[in-house]
Amino acid sequence: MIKLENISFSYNKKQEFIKDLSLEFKSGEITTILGPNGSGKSTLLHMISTYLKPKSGKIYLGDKDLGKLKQKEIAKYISCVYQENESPDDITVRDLVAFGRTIYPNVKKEDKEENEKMIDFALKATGIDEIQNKKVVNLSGGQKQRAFIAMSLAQNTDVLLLDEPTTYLDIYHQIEILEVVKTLNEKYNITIIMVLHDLNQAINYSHNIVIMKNGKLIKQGKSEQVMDEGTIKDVYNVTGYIHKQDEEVYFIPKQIC
Ligand SMILES: Nc1ncnc2c1ncn2[C@@H]1O[C@H](COP(=O)(O)OP(=O)(O)OP(=O)(O)O)[C@@H](O)[C@H]1O
Repeated sequence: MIKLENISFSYNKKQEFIKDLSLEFKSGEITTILGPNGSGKSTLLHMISTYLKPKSGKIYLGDKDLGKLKQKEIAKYISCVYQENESPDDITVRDLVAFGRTIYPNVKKEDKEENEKMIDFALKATGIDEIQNKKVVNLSGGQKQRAFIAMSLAQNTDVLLLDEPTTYLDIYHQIEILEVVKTLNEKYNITIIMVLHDLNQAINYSHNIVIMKNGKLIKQGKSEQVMDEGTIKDVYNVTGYIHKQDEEVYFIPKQIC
């Protein structure tokens, strides 16, 4: 479990953006963070990855206080795919994925074998083993996103953070990424915390949803508990209908308020 305890955070001294936020993310589940632009979704994710440090409060992974661990130690537990992913121009997919192993030893023969095994696993699990010798610059958006997820997977962490993993992708490739995410969770028991903008994809692919606005937690729970017309209107200023069919829930937007 990841637990945020009384977290406060500010980008500038004058104004506190996140105040006294407490929140839990269950292990083995997919949690999606929703909220309008600027609501603090990425900020929250960056604090969990420890890229950003809270001004006060603590973040625990199980019983470990993340604020007390070294970066190299944290990288064994939590990996992150950011919104903007950059790689050296000339690198192949396999070499990119191998970056996920830089925190592990690579001197002894057994270390090298373990590293290669994990790289093979990550390439297969994300369905890109056949393009492993291609240059990353020549990949399509969907392939590139899978390559970066594979790099995080090679890091072999229990927790994977994904910041808008479907951005810039067409609907086919969005679903393809979300199916990879689902497989990583179901087959390999990886705890996923991701940021999405599509409400229906969040409903379909998450065990839990966290809704943020203006740096505040608005709601958290299963989609059927938190995704109602009133909440969506309050948070996004959009009216619409919740449609329920055969235990499936959809939000159909109507108009802005
Ligand atoms: N590096 C920064 N310096 C100053 N302010 C920042 C910085 N990064 C983000 N902010 C501000 O903090 C607030 C929250 O930003 P954040 O990126 O966490 O929101 P978000 O919900 O992820 O937004 P989006 O959906 O647009 O990606 C915004 O007002 C943003 O302008």
